Amino acid sequence: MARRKLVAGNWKMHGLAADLGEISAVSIAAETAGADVALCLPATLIERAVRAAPGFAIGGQDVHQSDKGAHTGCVSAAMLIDAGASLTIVGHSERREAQGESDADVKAKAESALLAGLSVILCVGESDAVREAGDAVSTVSSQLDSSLPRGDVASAGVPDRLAVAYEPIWAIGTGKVPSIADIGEMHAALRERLKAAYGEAGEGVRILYGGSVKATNAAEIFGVDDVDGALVGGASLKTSDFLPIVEAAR
Ligand SMILES: O=C[C@H](O)COP(=O)(O)O
Repeated sequence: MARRKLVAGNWKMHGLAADLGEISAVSIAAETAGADVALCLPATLIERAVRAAPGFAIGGQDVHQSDKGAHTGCVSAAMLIDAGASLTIVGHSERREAQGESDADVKAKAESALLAGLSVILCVGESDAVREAGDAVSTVSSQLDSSLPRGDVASAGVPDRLAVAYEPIWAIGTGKVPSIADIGEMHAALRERLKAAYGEAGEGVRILYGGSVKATNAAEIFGVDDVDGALVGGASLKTSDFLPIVEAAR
């Protein structure tokens, strides 16, 4: 099945008002790109980025599962939408590890975001030790099964508003990338899990690859079956690094 690719940048804890020019430049290039393009920014930048790049897809990097309440430092889906965001990442490994987020938390966050009207990029991925033990596919498949929003919540957003990002933890920011065969094996397995969860609608959910994607490896990665785009960290911070990746996604 042909799926339009999605290239999303994740700025993580980078970005100040001085960087808004980078966002505008990406948004202009995105108008004629052969793929969907988005930038997931620190919450502090979202509203200004939306003003600087009207119509361009700006997202958050996390969302709380509750609508509101006594959750110091957290941001709800309604708040992201209020700031102008149209999507959010959930379940990034940096949050699963540093904030102790469980699959159940990630599932609740994805459901809350979808119900509020956001698109969701749901991240899964294995550690180096799991890969070395030969358990990557079974571990990540089970992580996805436990993290996916339940079918009745997802139904309105599947396949259009839900994407999965496979990000091997050991490949994030390291310059290491799995072999093309390993990426293909994992994405095929995740496609099967999506179809098991959502039936034929699971065919339309985009599965992104993330972890040391660069201009030099993007085209080869995008050529793998069931790789429907990328979640890009470090190489999304500068337009000159990011746009060649967008260009490769046709
Ligand atoms: O969310 C993005 C990923 O963690 C990948 O980061 P990276 O491209 O810097 O390896």
